[in-house]
Amino acid sequence: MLTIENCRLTWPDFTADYSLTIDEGTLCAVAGPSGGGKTTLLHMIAGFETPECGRLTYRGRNLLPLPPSQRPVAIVFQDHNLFPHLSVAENVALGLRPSLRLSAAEMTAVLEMLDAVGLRSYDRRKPGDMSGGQRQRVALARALISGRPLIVLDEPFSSLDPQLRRDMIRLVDTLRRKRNVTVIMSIHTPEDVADVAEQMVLIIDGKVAVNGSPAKVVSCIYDRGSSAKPTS
Ligand SMILES: Nc1ncnc2c1ncn2[C@@H]1O[C@H](COP(=O)(O)OP(=O)(O)OP(=O)(O)O)[C@@H](O)[C@H]1O
Repeated sequence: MLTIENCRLTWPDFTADYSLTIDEGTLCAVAGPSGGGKTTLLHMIAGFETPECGRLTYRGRNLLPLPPSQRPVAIVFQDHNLFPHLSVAENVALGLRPSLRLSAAEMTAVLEMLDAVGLRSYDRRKPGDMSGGQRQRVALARALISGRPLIVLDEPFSSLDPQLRRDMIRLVDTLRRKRNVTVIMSIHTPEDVADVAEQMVLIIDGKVAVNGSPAKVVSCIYDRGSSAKPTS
């Protein structure tokens, strides 16, 4: 279980104070209006933001002293952060071995991972020669191959058209079940994940305003009106 207790971050114009628990193996969607604090929450879990106070634990272990590289977390950033000079296979391999000195078994694992995201025949391409959806799949493959039990996705698919976005969410759902990982994913369109997420949280003004089933959170969003609606 991931436990976040009163983790507070303060900037001149924004204060966040997060409390939340996420069960092992869950797909937890993080929704909320723009500027509400979704990315800040995900960056804090991954170790790119440090709260001034509070507790952040995974399986009972305190994550706060750990740098991102030592946390049990792999993150896919909004811009997917691929290296343009490396091939697709090398970009994925970075998630397994940052030195890129791969054994034969590791190279096979990279190709199998590319197969799982539907990009086996793209292994030698450069990210610049691929579509936005394909690049997102490369970034997803790199996160999954790391073997880390928590996968954090920061609005990974918001630039894709609605059908492709839903296809990608289904792919995430299939792969997280196969690999038994916990996924925490911020989203702009809560309806997209309503049938695959076990948990949804609505973040407003740096706080968890609603936490529960997607049906509960989606209905709260509509009850609250525009103040809770995600904006693109
Ligand atoms: N490093 C920082 N320094 C100062 N303010 C920051 C910093 N990072 C985030 N903020 C502020 O924190 C607030 C929350 O930002 P955040 O990116 O977490 O929101 P979000 O819900 O992810 O928004 P969006 O949906 O638009 O991506 C914003 O007001 C933002 O300006």
